[in-house]
Amino acid sequence: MAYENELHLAQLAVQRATLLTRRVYAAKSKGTLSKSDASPVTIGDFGAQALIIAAIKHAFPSDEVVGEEDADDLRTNEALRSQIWELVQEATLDDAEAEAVLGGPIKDVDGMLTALDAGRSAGGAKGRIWALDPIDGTKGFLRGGQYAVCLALMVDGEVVVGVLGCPNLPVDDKERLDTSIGADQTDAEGKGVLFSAVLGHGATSRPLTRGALAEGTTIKMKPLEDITQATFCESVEAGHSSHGDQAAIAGKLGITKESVRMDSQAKYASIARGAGDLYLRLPISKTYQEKIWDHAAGVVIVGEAGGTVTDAWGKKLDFSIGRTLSGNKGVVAAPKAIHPEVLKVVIEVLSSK
Ligand SMILES: Nc1ncnc2c1ncn2[C@@H]1O[C@H](COP(=O)(O)O)[C@@H](O)[C@H]1OP(=O)(O)O
Ligand SMILES: [Mg+2]
Ligand SMILES: [Mg+2]
Ligand SMILES: [Mg+2]
Repeated sequence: MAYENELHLAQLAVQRATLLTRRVYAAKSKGTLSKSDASPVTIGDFGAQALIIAAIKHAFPSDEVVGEEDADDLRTNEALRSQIWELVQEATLDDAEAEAVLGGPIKDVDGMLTALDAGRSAGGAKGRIWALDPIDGTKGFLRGGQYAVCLALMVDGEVVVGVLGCPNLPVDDKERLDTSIGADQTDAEGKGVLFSAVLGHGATSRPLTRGALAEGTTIKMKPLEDITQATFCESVEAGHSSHGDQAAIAGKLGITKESVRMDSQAKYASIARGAGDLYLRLPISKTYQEKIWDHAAGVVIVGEAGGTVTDAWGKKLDFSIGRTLSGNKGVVAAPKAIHPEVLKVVIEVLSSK
C-alpha cells in the first residue's frame, strides 16, 4: 500500500501523544493559558505537539510540519517548560519496537523546544507537509467532552494520510454518538479509538493502546436511504459554527432528530464509522479562516469511508494555499449519495441571508 510507513509512523505518534493528553486530562490542573486570540491552550497541547513532531523529524527529516502551537510561551516561562518536559519524558509506548519507530524519547529540553518550533511551516502546494493539531477541541478537552489528536500528511497540497486519536470515544458502542460530558469521561476503560485512512485505500479504526497498534477494522459511513432520518453533528461552541443556519438546513431537509453537539474532529470520525450521518459547519464570521489542521485528517477519513466533504458552496477544501483554508467557507460532510441534496439546501439557506 502507498504511504505505509507514513501511516504507521502517524498512527504510533498519535497513539503515544494520547498517553500524554490522557495524563493531563486526568490531572486537576491542565496548565491552561490563553493565546493571543483568547482561545485556550494547555500543557497537553504543547507536549503532544513536541512528541509528534519529534517522531516525524526522526523518520522523515526533510518533511515540513504545519502545527498549531509553537515554543514561544515555553521559552519565556520556565515553570511551564519543566512541567511539560516532565510529561513528555513519561510518555513512552510500552512496546520497544513501536517506540523505536518513533525514534525513542526526546533527548533533552532543547530537543523538545526545537520539535515544537518545527511546526511553523507556511504550508503550500509543493512537497511533503504534515498538518498537526495536537489537541483539537481544547474546549472539549477542558470540559470533559470529546477531543482529538489530529495528524495528516499532504503531498503537493493533497491530503494522502489522515489519523485521528479520539481518547474519549467509546470503542465498542460504535453507533452511539458519545456526547457525555464530565466525570465518566475520565475513566478511560472502554474508551479511546484511533482512526486512519490512506487516500484510495479505505479507512480503519482500532482501539487506542499503550504500546503496539491493535488490529484495525474497515469503517464505512452508514447507508442512508431517507434523509429525514439523518442525524447531524455540529460543534458544541456556538461561536465556531452557526447553530441557527444548521437548524434551518436540517428543517428544510425534513430532519426531525435533534442535532448532536460534539467538540473536535471526533465529529468527522463519528460519521465515518456510521455513528451519525452528516457534519454541518456553517460559518459564523465573514473573516474567520478555517485552519488546515482542523480538517485535513477528518476529510480523508470521511472520504475513504464513503463520504463527500466540501465547503458550504460545494467547493473541494483546498489544503494547498497555506496554513488556512482561505479559499473555502464552512464545511458540509455527508455520504456520497446524499451530499448533493444536502448541499443544495445549504446553498439555499446561505443565499437567502
Ligand atoms: N470563529 C470560529 N469559527 C470556526 N472555528 C473556529 C472559530 N474559532 C475557533 N475555531 C476552531 O474550531 C475548532 C474546534 O471546532 P469545534 O468547535 O467543532 O470543536 C478549534 O480548532 C478552534 O480553533 P482554536 O484552536 O483556535 O480554538
Ligand atoms: Mg483545532
Ligand atoms: Mg488545537
Ligand atoms: Mg486551539
